[in-house]
This record gives sequence, structure tokens and C-alpha cells, in this order.
Amino acid sequence: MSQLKPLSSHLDSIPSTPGKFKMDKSPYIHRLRYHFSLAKLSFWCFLFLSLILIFFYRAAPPNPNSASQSSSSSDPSRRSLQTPTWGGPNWEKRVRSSARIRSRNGICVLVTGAAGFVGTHVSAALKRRGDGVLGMDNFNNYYDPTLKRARQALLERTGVFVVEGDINDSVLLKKLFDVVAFSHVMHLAAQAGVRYAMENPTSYVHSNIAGLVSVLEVCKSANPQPAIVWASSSSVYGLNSKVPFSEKDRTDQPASLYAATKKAGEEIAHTYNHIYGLSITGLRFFTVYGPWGRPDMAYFFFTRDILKGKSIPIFEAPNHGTVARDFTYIDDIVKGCLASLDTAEKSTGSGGKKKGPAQLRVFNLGNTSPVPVTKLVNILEKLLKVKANKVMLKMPRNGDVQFTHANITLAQSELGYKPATDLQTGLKKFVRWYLSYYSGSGKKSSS
Ligand SMILES: O=C(O)[C@H]1O[C@H](OP(=O)(O)OP(=O)(O)OC[C@H]2O[C@@H](n3ccc(=O)[nH]c3=O)[C@H](O)[C@@H]2O)[C@H](O)[C@@H](O)[C@H]1O
Repeated sequence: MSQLKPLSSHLDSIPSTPGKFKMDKSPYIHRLRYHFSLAKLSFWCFLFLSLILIFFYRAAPPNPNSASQSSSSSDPSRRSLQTPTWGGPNWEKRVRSSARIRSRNGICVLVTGAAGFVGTHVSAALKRRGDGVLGMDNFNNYYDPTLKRARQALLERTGVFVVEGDINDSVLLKKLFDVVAFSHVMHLAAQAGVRYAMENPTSYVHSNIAGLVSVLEVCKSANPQPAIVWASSSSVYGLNSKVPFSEKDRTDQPASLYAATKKAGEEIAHTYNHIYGLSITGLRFFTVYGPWGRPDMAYFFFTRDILKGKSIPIFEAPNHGTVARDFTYIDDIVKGCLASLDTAEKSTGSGGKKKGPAQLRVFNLGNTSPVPVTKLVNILEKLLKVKANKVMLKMPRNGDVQFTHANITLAQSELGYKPATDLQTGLKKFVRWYLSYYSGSGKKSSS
């Protein structure tokens, strides 16, 4: 650059119109030609370097489609969109290999939320029996992402590839359907947690409503259309007081935004079934617990805080009323999920057009025996051999309901669903996992 400036004053005296400049072989002109070619060389070098820089800058995110959706919002489920990591021949090879069916009559399943608690267990179980499984997860930081990465590593070891991406990234979803003709989608990606909905309401709309629609849109346009099984929630029963909760009971009184978004999901599922012939099964999970569980759930952080000697808040209903949950062990839930996939009928549409009526189902997947939260704490105290520092608190008005209790007659008859693990047995397995996971390496922290 420094050479161009003085030279430009010489060039100013040269006519700009081609043909008007007469070649003169004087020494001055030779010097001028020398300076001129030096300027040209510098200019081309500069241009060349700039192009290289621009190329590397633009090439940094491998997938510009995802990058364009990035957001600096406080919504944790959106953060992963800023670091897209998919695409390329190697990536496609891994996708195909993970989704390859390895058993006779196997199915080919896209599992969203695969690095989540239920997603990990379901993906591993499908893979174990020879189904083709491809996982997808956005690894958001709603709770400790290192736990999600550890689950991902577990799945990698069983041969399940977890694609990093958000369900709202329809370009990625379409790409996955271009590469693999999934026969089923197990849609488990969601913003979970009842109380967190008051802190970050938009994350529920983003994942549980917009995200669900994004998944259904891609499924409806796929050819062949997959059958869909997805996670609804026991929370849709809300203020319903008729027990046990049956699928026929009213679900129009949600007590939290989380519940409202799951209820909305059930209505959205109805619409896509009605218009596009998608086969859809919604599963109302009842407080699922077990190894590799969610640190935001009471049984998990009670364990952590009892071990740390911290106080644990136990909610009670008005007039010291008992708060209870139909806690359901993860292995029972996995059986219910696999049975739902296996009994799902094919979608009837293709390429966005309905050809006939399709299956639409909703099932309770619970344990059928509610246990008071105080009893849960007693079991944990015995298993951990540590007395809990309990603080009884009035149940806050932030979305909780006093009790849940599943009627599972329908799931029993249609899916052969039969929960087999009581809370004592399930918590024993959880505590064993917890102690080995968090004390094993000495590096991890559950806080
Ligand atoms: O079935 C569902 O559809 C939901 O199940 C789960 O919600 P919940 O049943 O509310 O579980 P969880 O928070 O573990 O509280 C358990 C109990 O501890 C009580 N509880 C809780 C916190 C506390 O500090 N004190 C307390 O007593 C609390 O009052 C409650 O009685 C999932 O999180 C949710 O994502 C959804 O899947």
C-alpha cells in the first residue's frame, strides 16, 4: 500500500483514455513502467490475499443455513444454532451407517432429543435390537451439558450417531430425510420442567410448539412419511381431580405453561393427522426417573443436596396435604416407547398429500402407584445412609399439581405395557449410577 500512494501522483499525469498515451522510450518512462508494474503486482497481491481471507471467513461455519438462524436470545434451546456442525461426505456416511437396519424386520428411527434422559435410553434399546437409529440433539444448557455429552459418548459406543442440531432447523431435518428414508420418528426433544416455565416461557414455545411443528412439517412432506411417536406429558391433566387419570379425562385445565405447550402439541398432532395422514402416537409420561436422569428433577437434586448436607425443600399442599407422584422407572418407559413404535401403523399420505385416514393415539405411561414426596426422601436417606435436612414448604403456585396417578388400561391392552419397577427398586439403581458417575472420575460435578 505504501508504494501506491506516491506512484498515484505520477499516474495522475497520465491520460486515462486508452490510445491517447504515446509510448516514449525515455528513462523517465522506464522508471514509470517499473513503478507501474510494482503497483500492479502489489494490487494483485492485495486482492488475492483479501479473497483468501474472505473465503476462510465465509467457510468457517460449514452450514450457512443453520448459522443464519442463530440468535443471541436468552433462550437456551437456541444457543446451539450458533455452532452448526453438520454436513459433508463424512458426516453423511456416519448418518447412513448409524441409521442402517441390522436385523430382520427392523425399523429405521430418527430420535430427536437423543442425548436427553429418555432419548438416550430409547436410542440404545433400539440399537441393541438391531434397528437403524439416528440421534439428533441441540445440547442446550438447560441443565449440565457435560451430562448430555457423556450420554452421547455412551451412544457412540453402541453405534448411534447423534447429529448436533435443533429441531427448528428445518434445513437440517430435510437433509436427514434426504439421506435416510426413516420409517419412524421418535420425537423426544422438548423443553422439560414444570417450574422453569415461569423463568423462561419462550423456550417452551420454541421447543414444544415451534419445534414440534417443524418436525411434523418435514415428516408430512417426506416420501415415505414416517410414523411418529412423541413425548407428551402427565402434566396435561393439570387440575383434573378425577383419579386415576384416564386418557378420556379432561385436559383443558393446564397448571403450567409447560403443560399448556404439551396440550397444544396434542392438538397440533391431531391437525397433522387429520390433514396429512400422518400416523401419530402421543405418550403421556409420568415423572420418569432412573440412571442418567435429569438433574433438574427433584429425585436427582435431592440426592445431590442430601449428600452435600444442604437442606431440601419438600412441598406440601394446603392443610399439610400430601404431594405425590406416580414415579415411573425409565426401563418401563423404554418398553412403552418401543411398543408404541412397533404397533404404529404406517402414515397414509405421501409428499404432503393425505391418501386416507391414519392412526392417532394417546397413551398414559405411568406406574399406577403414586408415592408421596416425603416417602421418596425417606427411601433416598436409607439408600444414601445420610439423614436429609428437610424443610417443609407450602407448594408454590408455579405450575406444580398436588398429585398424579396414571390409569394404564389402554396402554396395557394396546401396547402390552406393564410397569415392573417400584420406586424403592428404581431409586436403588439410580443411586448406584449416581455414586459411580459422580465419584468415578472425580472430575464431574452435579451442581
Ligand atoms: O410427569 C410429567 O409430565 C412431568 O414430570 C416431571 O415433573 P414433576 O412431576 O413436577 O417432577 P419433579 O420436578 O421431579 O418433582 C417431583 C415432585 O417433587 C416435588 N418437589 C419438587 C421440587 C422441590 O424443590 N420440592 C418438591 O417437593 C414436586 O412438587 C413433585 O411433587 C418432569 O420434570 C416434567 O418435565 C414432566 O415430564
